[in-house]
Amino acid sequence: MPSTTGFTLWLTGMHGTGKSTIAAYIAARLRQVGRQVETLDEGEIGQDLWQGLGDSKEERSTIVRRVGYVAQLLARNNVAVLVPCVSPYKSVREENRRIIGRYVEVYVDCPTETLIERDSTGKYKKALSGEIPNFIGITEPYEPPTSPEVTIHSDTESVEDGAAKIFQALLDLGYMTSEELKIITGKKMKANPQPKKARRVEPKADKPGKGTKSRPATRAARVAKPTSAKKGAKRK
Ligand SMILES: Nc1ncnc2c1ncn2[C@@H]1O[C@H](COP(=O)(O)OS(=O)(=O)O)[C@@H](OP(=O)(O)O)[C@H]1O
Ligand SMILES: Nc1ncnc2c1ncn2[C@@H]1O[C@H](COP(=O)(O)OP(=O)(O)O)[C@@H](O)[C@H]1O
Repeated sequence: MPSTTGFTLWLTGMHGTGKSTIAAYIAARLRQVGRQVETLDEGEIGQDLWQGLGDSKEERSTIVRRVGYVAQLLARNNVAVLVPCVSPYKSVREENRRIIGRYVEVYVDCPTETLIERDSTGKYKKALSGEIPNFIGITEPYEPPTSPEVTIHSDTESVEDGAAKIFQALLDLGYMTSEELKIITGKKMKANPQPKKARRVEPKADKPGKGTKSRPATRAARVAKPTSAKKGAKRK
């Protein structure tokens, strides 16, 4: 038996890609099998954890480190921690991976054009008009992960498809059991032998293994052009 049953499922991707939606879907199913679950949603915890911090690269990095710190505390106490957080910088995500240990990175990808069309919060419209300056993916780059445990293309995959990939990864990594997943999915799922990312979740094993290929930056890494943009605004 592992000494902890906690883990951190870190969902990174641009605003509106579906991180919170997928996290809510997973959280409900984890609770169904008696797991203790906490969701650290960037949009909800900001008032408490980083009020007053702005949108510079340094400040954003501080925010992601703080969320990582809380995730680590919870995960080591057997909590399944879900973190839907834009977390645009690769180096800070990798720092968190090392610190947190039982860490699963989910890259939620979606073409910027689709995000602009979806724009369920109106933030892209504001970013493109320059009303929100320093917007990740519009005026500031988003750095996609090169070797996430899971990649979800939310423009072509449903929430259920994305969740199925996540559950398979949790099984492969030994963070969930096939009994739990039978209850959740109604199917007998098998762990893939020698999961290719298993080494990467241990604190000392963050270097890419032999044969690990870097993926080129995807569409999400591109930065769209706003009509005008001001620098240096504070996050809401
Ligand atoms: N400048 C900038 N660039 C990119 N993304 C940004 C920016 N400001 C806010 N956001 C994202 O919008 C989501 C909610 O932000 P807020 O903290 O302002 O919350 S709220 O609007 O008051 O609910 C949250 O994203 P999601 O977690 O993806 O929903 C924030 O990361
Ligand atoms: N395949 C999908 N996965 C997740 N969300 C999707 C998908 N297709 C459409 N959506 C929609 O996109 C929006 C994503 O919003 P949200 O989950 O808050 O994104 P984020 O947390 O990444 O900012 C929601 O309105 C959701 O219903």
